[in-house]
Amino acid sequence: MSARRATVVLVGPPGAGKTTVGGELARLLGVELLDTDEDVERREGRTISDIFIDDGEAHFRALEHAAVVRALEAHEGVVALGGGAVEHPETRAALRSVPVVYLDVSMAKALPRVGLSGARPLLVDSPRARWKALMDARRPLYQEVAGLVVLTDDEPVERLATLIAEALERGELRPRDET
Ligand SMILES: Nc1ncnc2c1ncn2[C@@H]1O[C@H](COP(=O)(O)OP(=O)(O)OP(=O)(O)O)[C@@H](O)[C@H]1O
Ligand SMILES: O=C(O)C1=C[C@@H](O)[C@@H](O)[C@H](O)C1
Ligand SMILES: [Mg+2]
Repeated sequence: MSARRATVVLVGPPGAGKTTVGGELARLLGVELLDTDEDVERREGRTISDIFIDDGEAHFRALEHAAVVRALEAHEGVVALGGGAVEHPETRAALRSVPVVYLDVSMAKALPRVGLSGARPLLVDSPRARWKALMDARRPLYQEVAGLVVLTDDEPVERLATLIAEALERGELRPRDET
């Protein structure tokens, strides 16, 4: 049985542009974008912020992992992950079978992009200190799962999407399992 597989998966911290670049990349490739944050919210019928408040981060991570597995198995298109999805070891293992791009961003660019809205509950208090702590823990995880790292600080969304589409077309972006 040949399983359906995501075309490419975008990982990286909040504000890197996973959702925005993912949308443009999907348009270029003529496929759909599936954003696991949106999938979790739609299925739960409540915001991520409310899930964190009502049930805690661990519960959100379990819902997020299930959303990633569903997306990798059934969505033949672009998949944008939530910023912390790579913290789940089984998510990192599942990412071995698909091409993964790490969209990176500096704190100076990311915090103005995300603002301080409740949509990113982990950054609401002391955003600079929280950002640094999250990135110290996650940078190696993003690097572990990705076949390509793209810094998004100074490039427009359209250029970033084109760069990733071209890497895919040239066959430069292979699943880790196949390299
Ligand atoms: N390359 C870019 N240049 C300028 N602004 C950008 C760029 N990429 C994204 N943005 C802007 O930054 C904001 C955050 O982008 P986006 O929601 O795509 O990030 P994300 O990586 O999906 O974050 P999260 O992990 O919180 O879901 C949006 O307002 C978007 O328009
Ligand atoms: O960085 C994180 O841990 C998060 C990022 C967002 O995409 C959401 O998944 C949620 O706010 C948690
Ligand atoms: Mg997003």
